Amino acid sequence: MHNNSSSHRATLIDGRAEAAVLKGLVAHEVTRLQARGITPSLAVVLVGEDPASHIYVRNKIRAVEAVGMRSISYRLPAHTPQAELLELVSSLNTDAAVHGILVQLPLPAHIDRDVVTDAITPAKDVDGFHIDNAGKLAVGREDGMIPCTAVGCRLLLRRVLPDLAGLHAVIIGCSNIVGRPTARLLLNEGCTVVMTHLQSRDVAAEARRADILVVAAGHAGLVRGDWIKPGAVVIDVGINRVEQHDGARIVGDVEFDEAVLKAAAITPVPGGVGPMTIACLLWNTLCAAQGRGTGQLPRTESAG
Ligand SMILES: Nc1nc2c(c(=O)[nH]1)N[C@@H](CN(C=O)c1ccc(C(=O)N[C@@H](CCC(=O)O)C(=O)O)cc1)CN2
Repeated sequence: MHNNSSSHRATLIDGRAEAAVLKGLVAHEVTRLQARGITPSLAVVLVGEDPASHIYVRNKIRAVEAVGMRSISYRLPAHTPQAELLELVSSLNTDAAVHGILVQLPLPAHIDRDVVTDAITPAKDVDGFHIDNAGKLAVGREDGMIPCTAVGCRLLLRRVLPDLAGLHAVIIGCSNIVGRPTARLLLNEGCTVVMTHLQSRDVAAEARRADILVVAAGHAGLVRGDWIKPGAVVIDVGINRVEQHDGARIVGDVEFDEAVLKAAAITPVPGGVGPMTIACLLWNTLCAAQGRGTGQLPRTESAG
């Protein structure tokens, strides 16, 4: 995918449309499960008052219910002791009516995120953060639960690049939620993967070599147009709230107006990766209710 014309504008990869297709597929499978007396159920645990987390959790619960699944919501105060949260997780682990468990991140500072995620039964870990699930993915296995945003990034990429094998992928940001699992998935697809992070010497130079650039740095406008190889596909995972004279706006980690003139295809923010994160959570919850890991998502008809 290469275009040198000065009037060139990248194709927009529509995450909302792709998410709608996936949600439709999940809703269909939920109906089939319900005919067998099983209603997939997701327990959502939110600790504290982080305003963005409240919005994400509300959106997740709405999405769960819209596809006919059951949601069970737990809202705990910020001062909840870790031991109390672990007790709740333990009771959800043994509750046969609960198929998936999600603890919204970030957690308050006094709670050890790894201890909590590792307390969730791996088969119910719809976030794919448990060390057993992360370990499976790290050795190239996709039979565990795989983190939702990473799965969403791969689906969006496949929409514009049906064969990823041999492509040079550069990931900016190495979080366990996004950067690392996305790198593993792209490696599984046959990409040559470079992971960059805060200590990387020249991130811009790495980015300029990328056929696929995945940006999950949490830094508004970090990636400028001249970081992008003409014809690259850019997946912007960043969600940053910036104040402007006319109010707050959500922007990504990529300077969109510059990138759109260089890339072959790009995800917008909002409306790109974010909606896919929620749709893939529904898919993972369905898989948990079916007693299997995330696995390969079926190739759906084009959303647009
Ligand atoms: N337990 C988890 N915690 C967190 C995760 C996660 O996958 N599991 N990811 C992020 C937040 N997140 C989901 O929880 C999330 C973030 C953003 C969106 C989204 O749809 N964004 C919209 C814009 C939203 C806005 O306007 O504020 C978009 O991009 O279009 C969905 C999910 C951290 N925590």
